[in-house]
Amino acid sequence: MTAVPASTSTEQPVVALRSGRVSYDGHPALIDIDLVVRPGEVVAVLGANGSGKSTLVRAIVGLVPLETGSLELFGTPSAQFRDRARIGFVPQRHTVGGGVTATVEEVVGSGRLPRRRLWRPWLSATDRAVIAEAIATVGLSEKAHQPVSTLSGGQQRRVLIARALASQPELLVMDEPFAGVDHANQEILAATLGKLNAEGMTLLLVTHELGPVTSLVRRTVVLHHGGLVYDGPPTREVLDRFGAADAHPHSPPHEPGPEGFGLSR
Ligand SMILES: Nc1ncnc2c1ncn2[C@@H]1O[C@H](COP(=O)(O)OP(=O)(O)OP(=O)(O)O)[C@@H](O)[C@H]1O
Repeated sequence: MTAVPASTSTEQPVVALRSGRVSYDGHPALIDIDLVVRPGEVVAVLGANGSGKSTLVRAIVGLVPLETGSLELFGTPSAQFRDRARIGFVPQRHTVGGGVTATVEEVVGSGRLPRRRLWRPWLSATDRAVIAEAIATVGLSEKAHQPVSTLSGGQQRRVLIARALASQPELLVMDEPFAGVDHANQEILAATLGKLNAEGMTLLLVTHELGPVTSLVRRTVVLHHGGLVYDGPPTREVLDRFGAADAHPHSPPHEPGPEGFGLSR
């Protein structure tokens, strides 16, 4: 399998991770990872259970520290990067949580905080318009005033995506956006992501099943035991080995070897 350069664009990368390493309690979870994501790309991070996918995106959004290596976000070293609103993150979680009594509008509104002025506690007309648009984008306008706890799991995932959209991010990072989401909601989510990407948003998603977004994903990154073993287009082989629903988050570890996957730099 031949890996190809992801992009020939000369624009500033959205993410530039160089020789990234992350360990938990001395055990490496990411080893020597190089990943450059350019504006407008749709990149899917694939790999077996425990291969380091979540750790990679969590390191990129600043939730776990790099042990060694460097990370730049929009051309700025991550330690100096302050404009967090430019990055939206949907964590690996199926729902908002059973105990949440807040309405859809309130949960989505909390995603607006990075863009709001600290001295103004109330929502501006712009804030309200952006929140309403984020809710509309995920197709939940009719449920805006309902408690999130009354929504289905798939609808709650859409609320979390709308919350991420409320900060008007340029990069949307999603960890398993389709896990636990029924087929109909997967289709809605995929259409939403396609629309956002068409408007210029860069998408980085961890997934066990490319299914609904296969046509959208033009670049796949495969992790194996914490190493990056493939970076290139979603070929039939990649899809068969790493992008199928059988490698489900809750299934026993699927351990395909990295044979045949050329490391792309
Ligand atoms: N908070 C943590 N503390 C200790 N070890 C961790 C922690 N998070 C992840 N790990 C370990 O790091 C390795 C990579 O985990 P990670 O969750 O990044 O993989 P993954 O590919 O996202 O897995 P999955 O597909 O099961 O979600 C695994 O061995 C995991 O057990």
